[in-house]
Amino acid sequence: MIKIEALVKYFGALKAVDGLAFEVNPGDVLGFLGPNGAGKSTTMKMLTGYLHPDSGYINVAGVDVVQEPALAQQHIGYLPEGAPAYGDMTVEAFLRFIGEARGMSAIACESAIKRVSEQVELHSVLARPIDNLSKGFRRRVGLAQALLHDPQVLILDEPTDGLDPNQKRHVRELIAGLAQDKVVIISTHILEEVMAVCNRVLLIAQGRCRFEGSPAELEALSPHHQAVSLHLPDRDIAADQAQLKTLPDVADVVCEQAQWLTVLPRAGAFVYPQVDQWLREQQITPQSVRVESGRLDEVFTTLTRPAADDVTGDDGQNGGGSGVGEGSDQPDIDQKGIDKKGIDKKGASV
Ligand SMILES: Nc1ncnc2c1ncn2[C@@H]1O[C@H](COP(=O)(O)OP(=O)(O)OP(=O)(O)O)[C@@H](O)[C@H]1O
Repeated sequence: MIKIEALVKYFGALKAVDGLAFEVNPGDVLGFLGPNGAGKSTTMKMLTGYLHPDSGYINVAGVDVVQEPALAQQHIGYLPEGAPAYGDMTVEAFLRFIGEARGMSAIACESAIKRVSEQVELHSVLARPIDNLSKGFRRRVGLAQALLHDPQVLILDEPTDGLDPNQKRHVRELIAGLAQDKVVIISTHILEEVMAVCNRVLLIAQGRCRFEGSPAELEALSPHHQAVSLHLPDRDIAADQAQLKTLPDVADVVCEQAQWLTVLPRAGAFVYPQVDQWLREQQITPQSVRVESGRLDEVFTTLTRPAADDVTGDDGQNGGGSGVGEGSDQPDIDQKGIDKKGIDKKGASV
């Protein structure tokens, strides 16, 4: 449905998008992730035909976007960041205006407004000015305009940014429903969003792909994937830490808060049985035991850290230098190793 090959975009000397290639197929909800300045919006603008690439190929629903942007746009619904709309118009007038601007006949427009009002539950506010609506409803109006021409591809830029937890949940439920018969791309830097609604992740930094795979595979790159945390009040934590470090599949044992130990497994290992056996042998009953699925924020930081050989001349917002392994008590990770695994092995554990 969407195919991008060797996509490149320069702004002056800055290579904002650097050889991106990916495909999105029906049924996919792709989370397009990256730090500020990574090149997400630039890629979305090229994908939607609003920005010309310097080189590369983009095909949406069988249409070459560079050659025929207007035709490609008929297959694409786009919710820009912040969901801009004309606030003094009523919802219905705004949707009619958008329909007419897209060349729909009056009859087609009325039936499309009826359809999208049902899809995103806008009935109750159709006659109200957009400025008077809550943020959640305004976001739904944005979704409705993106859906008006019933596109096969839906591109959503930060769709739940600024919404309260209830509104977020509702918009995510709507997106999950829409994804049943559309390809959806969500551009975001909200990690929980990716876990909540996406079945695939493309993580970029400095215009390049740093990871492609499922959210679970991304999580599995975390040193905390399958880590076991134990709450051991009234114990000699330093002594327990030293003993736990000797278990065969343990990479490290860290004390992240008082009387808690976190046992980090070696790459790919499931360390819980060994920890459980050690607890039995020592006749220790911990007050609490947790097994973690992984910490996306630490993976995000590590994968988006600029590589040593990167001199891109960007605005300095691409990734950061702080995070895992930098003076923290977490195990250090070889940057090139995690990048290579992230890209080449699509989710192999670090
Ligand atoms: N029109 C432009 N002229 C010059 N530089 C630009 C232009 N648009 C984007 N850039 C630069 O290109 C790089 C990528 O920007 P882009 O907006 O695509 O990043 P992003 O991942 O969408 O970031 P954010 O999450 O902050 O929206 C940044 O360094 C940005 O400053």
